Amino acid sequence: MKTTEPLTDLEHAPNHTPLLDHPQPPPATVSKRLLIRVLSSITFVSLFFVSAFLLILLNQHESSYTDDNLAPLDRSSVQPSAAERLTWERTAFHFQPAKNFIYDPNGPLFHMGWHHLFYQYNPYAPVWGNMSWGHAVSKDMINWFELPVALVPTEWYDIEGVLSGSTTALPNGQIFALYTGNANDFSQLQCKAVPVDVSDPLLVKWVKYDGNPILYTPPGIGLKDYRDPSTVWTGPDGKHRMIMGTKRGTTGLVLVYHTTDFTNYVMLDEPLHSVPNTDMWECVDLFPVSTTNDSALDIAAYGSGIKHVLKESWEGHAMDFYSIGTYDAINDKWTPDNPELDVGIGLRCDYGRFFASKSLYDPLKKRRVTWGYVAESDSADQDVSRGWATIYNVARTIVLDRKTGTHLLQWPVEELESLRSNVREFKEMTLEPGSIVPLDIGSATQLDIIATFEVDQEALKATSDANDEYACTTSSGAAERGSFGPFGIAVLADGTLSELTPVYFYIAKNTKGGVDTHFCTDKLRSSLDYDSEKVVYGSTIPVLDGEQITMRVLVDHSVVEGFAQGGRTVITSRVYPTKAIYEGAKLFVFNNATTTNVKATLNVWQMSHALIQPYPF
Ligand SMILES: OC[C@H]1O[C@@](CO)(OC[C@@]2(O[C@H]3O[C@H](CO)[C@@H](O)[C@H](O)[C@H]3O)O[C@H](CO)[C@@H](O)[C@@H]2O)[C@@H](O)[C@@H]1O
Repeated sequence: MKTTEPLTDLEHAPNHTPLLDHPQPPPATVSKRLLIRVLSSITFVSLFFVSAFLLILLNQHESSYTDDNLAPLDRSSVQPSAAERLTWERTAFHFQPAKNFIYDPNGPLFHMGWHHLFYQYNPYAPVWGNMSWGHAVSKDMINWFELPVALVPTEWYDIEGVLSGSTTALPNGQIFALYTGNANDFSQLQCKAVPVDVSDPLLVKWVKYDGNPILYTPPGIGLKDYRDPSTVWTGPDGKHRMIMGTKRGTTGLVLVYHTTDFTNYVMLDEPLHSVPNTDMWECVDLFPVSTTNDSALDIAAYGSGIKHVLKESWEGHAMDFYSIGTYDAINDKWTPDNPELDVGIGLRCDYGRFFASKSLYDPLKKRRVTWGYVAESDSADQDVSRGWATIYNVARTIVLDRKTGTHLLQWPVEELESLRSNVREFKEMTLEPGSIVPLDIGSATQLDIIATFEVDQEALKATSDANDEYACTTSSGAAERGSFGPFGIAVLADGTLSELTPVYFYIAKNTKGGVDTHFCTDKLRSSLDYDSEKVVYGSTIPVLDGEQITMRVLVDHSVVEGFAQGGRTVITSRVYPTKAIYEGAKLFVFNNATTTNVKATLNVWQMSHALIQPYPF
């Protein structure tokens, strides 16, 4: 197996050449185009013979870096039709129903051996509307059975939508859902529903409580700023609690309710927590994390060795923020460990597309798992053409990053690895400054990649090249070069690099003598299609002494999930290449730094399809 041998036309790129910054195609493509012009000016017969000759040449060229078993037909020079593109964009191992529109994950629940996922769903069209609770079950959170829609808008109090909420399973076996009803006047009212038969492992049928709504908007809160009730949990004092997000003015806050019967809820005078200038908090989540080990805790866990994470989703901005702090159950108050990293102003769950997340405690494997929705980033017209819109991330476990104490670690559930096959290993590839090297992996549209990078630490210490200003989001992406970055991988790239999505690190020495590491995903050239979002996502990421610089990247057609440093920082992106699809998709490793060599070691697995299908009743 080849490891470090690059594509002929990109081979041995001279140092300091901004390889990732050339809008013009590399030499091989220019010569192909010239040949095509020549071909078009000669007779049909010679066209036939010359084309045949060219095809042979191209095949020889491609066979030097593709695996015939995995990529039997090279179509990288063939422009797929619009219909082929849309078909290709559907993911293989990310949760999405057969058709139409999904949105917030609602009420994940473990019941009688099944993980239940409910979700905001429009059963009729691939756009927001008719919001209902879709329902799916899984044994492993990777393969899913779709069930009939659980709750649909039928009553005056939810006729404009059965909006987001949660489920609760009580120790006595009772199960109920709390959700926000979008009423006939669009005010947001809280409602309850229960499964018709709790002895049904699938919980197929649900019925709304006939006393709905159970909560009206409290004074001082906007009628449309009051939604997404949480799971109910029992505090150490035996009182049952529920929380909801809202805002007063531009202050985002969490309301706390107590209940004795799980139907009537009394709001406390004081919020659990509030942060000025953070606006409406949607889909709030409060959950415990252990400070002593990686075992997750049930929502009611309380006491020493426990921190509580507060998460909110920033209305209208598609960003989920979290903060780690202490929950005082006696006074129902939550306090952040670091006010500078408070909810809504500090750390994000994901620096790309990931919103309205909701976590679940999995009692089987004692882990907390989270899902958010990953919206499309192209146009609504495309959604209609595809017939579906929005997917979920691969279920992620969440634990406290006990090394930093400041971050969470999010990581794809281990069950995902059952889809892996055909690993390719690339060991200690030395990447010179300005180099980009194709990896001989065959098909490159469904991948699980783990990559570690070594940078010369002595050179880093010695450099006087300091840059406090660097930020992924304001940079020019992987084309912007410094002494120690960017370096990483380029996924869903075509052979000529006219389309590519680099996922990379950029290390910058700061003026205080320290070093800042940035983890970024560059979508500036992900697609030649004009209507795609052109951004660079990312954030700084702590890299502790003695840690390797490492990333895991999941590639699944139109989604790229990047996890740096074991999931300390996560970036999820939607990408819509036009050429880098089907057999046209390639994987590269690159170092676009100006002065420093980087050593890269990669394991790349092919990923098969998860099964997502209707339940076979
Ligand atoms: O599906 C409703 C749940 O989704 C959440 C968070 O994602 O709220 C989104 C919200 O906005 C949607 O509806 C708007 C139309 O009213 C539409 O313009 C927007 O693009 C959609 O995201 O849904 C409610 C109700 O409409 C609105 O107040 C929110 O901004 C969650 O909070 C809801 O439960």
